[in-house]
Order: sequence, then C-alpha cells, then structure tokens
Amino acid sequence: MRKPDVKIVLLGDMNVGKTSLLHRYMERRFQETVSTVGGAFYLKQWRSYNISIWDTAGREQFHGLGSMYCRGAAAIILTYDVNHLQSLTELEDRFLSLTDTANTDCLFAIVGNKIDLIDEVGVKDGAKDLNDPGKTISNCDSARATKRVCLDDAMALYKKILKYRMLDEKEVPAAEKMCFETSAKTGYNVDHVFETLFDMMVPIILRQRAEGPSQTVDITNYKPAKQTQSRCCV
Ligand SMILES: Nc1nc2c(ncn2[C@@H]2O[C@H](COP(=O)(O)OP(=O)(O)OP(=O)(O)O)[C@@H](O)[C@H]2O)c(=O)[nH]1
Ligand SMILES: [Mg+2]
Repeated sequence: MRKPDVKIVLLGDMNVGKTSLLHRYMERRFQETVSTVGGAFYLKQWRSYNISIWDTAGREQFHGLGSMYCRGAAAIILTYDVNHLQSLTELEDRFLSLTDTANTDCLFAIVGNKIDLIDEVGVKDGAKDLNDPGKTISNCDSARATKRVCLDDAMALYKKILKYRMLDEKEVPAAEKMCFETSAKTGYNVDHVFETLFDMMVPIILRQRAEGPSQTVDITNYKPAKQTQSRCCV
C-alpha cells in the first residue's frame, strides 16, 4: 500500500452526518451509524493519487483530538446540519481553531448536510411574498421561512475563515464554489463535494511531488518495538 499523497479531514458537530457522508461516498449507501469515537480513516484512490480521508468525532469529549487529526491536512470539510443553525455557529466557535495545524494552503469546503429533511411545503424559491406580492422570494428568504440555515450564511462563514487564516480572497477558490448542500441519505451532491476537492488538490500533490519526499512517515514497513502493555488514549 502506498502512503497517502494528501489528507482531507471532516470536522463538525456531533450528529451532522460526517460519517454518513463518508459512507455514502465510499460505500455508495446510507446506513445507520453510531456516534464516532475518536476518529476513523479511509483511503481513496483518485486517478493515480492516494487520498486519506479522516472522519472525526463531533462529541465534545473528543474535541482535543481535532487539531491532531488536522495536522498536515490539505483540505478540511466543515460540516453542519442545514436544519440546525447552531451547528453552523459551532463551526466558527469550536472547530475553526482546530484547523491551525493544517497546511497553510489548506482548502476549506463548508457542507450543509440533511437537505432532504427540509420541509417541502415551505416557501419555494421564486414564489411571491404574501406580505408583499410585488416581491419575489429569494433563495435565502425561502430558507429562512423554512427555518433552515441559508447557504449565504455558510458563504459568510467561508469569508470569515479566509480572514482567520489571513488568505487573500483572490488567491483561493470563491465561496460560491466551496459551499455545498448535501444529503447523505439520498446521495444528493455528495460525489460533487469530494470530487471537487480532489480535483483542486491535484496541483498541491504535483507540487509536493516536485518538492521531494513528503514529511509524512511511511508506516507500511514499520515494526513496533516489543511492548508488554498497551493503553488506549481515548
Ligand atoms: N435525513 C438524513 N439523516 C441523516 C443524513 N446524514 C446523516 N443522517 C442521520 O443523522 C444521524 C447522525 O449521523 P452521523 O453520520 O453518525 O453523524 P456524525 O456527524 O458522524 O456524528 P458524530 O460521529 O457523533 O460526530 C444518523 O442517525 C444518520 O442516519 C442525511 O443526509 N439525511
Ligand atoms: Mg461520526
């Protein structure tokens, strides 16, 4: 097994659907999950590249592990639940600082999951506002009317992330390209999220290869020293 070329990490509050998104992408199905303990690792072969994808636990008790998982990440998927504004707020308040250990040119995607749960009898895009028939209801008004998180709020967070990371808006992908709404249940947009990131990471991989051997430790031939006792840290 070759060592991974790059690393992607999924971060976000518990229950937003990180594990389900990964199952949907890797195993092509939606299945019941149990809340993640610590983290889990998947390897995806994309064209001739090996991409490691790390699923993390959203539960508060595992919070300390987040920055360890983000170390050396080339891309981070910040995940929230479109039906819970708090899960978007948490990304800024609790998860953003964990990304300090990621690569300086780390890509960020913001993913609003569980779009299938949106109330379909709510106000539809392009409908007339009943209080003001002259006004057509926009995407965001319609989102607010159905009490879900609006994609504009995710895009505002993306811009805050760029400021936090001191990145120039002109040198990174635009918010419109990096904010997604998905459903792990139906599969809606899930491939698009991962494959958009994979495509964007190709130049990073090629640059790393041109710069020489990576700093990643290859553990394929690693033989652990004799140990009499093992302990779990989580
Ligand atoms: N309707 C619907 N339910 C979803 C979707 N994604 C996940 N779920 C459900 O939401 C619950 C939590 O999903 P998980 O994937 O375990 O969430 P998580 O973010 O990995 O949670 P932690 O591991 O605790 O951090 C499960 O009951 C899933 O079946 C989705 O797109 N739509
Ligand atoms: Mg999980």
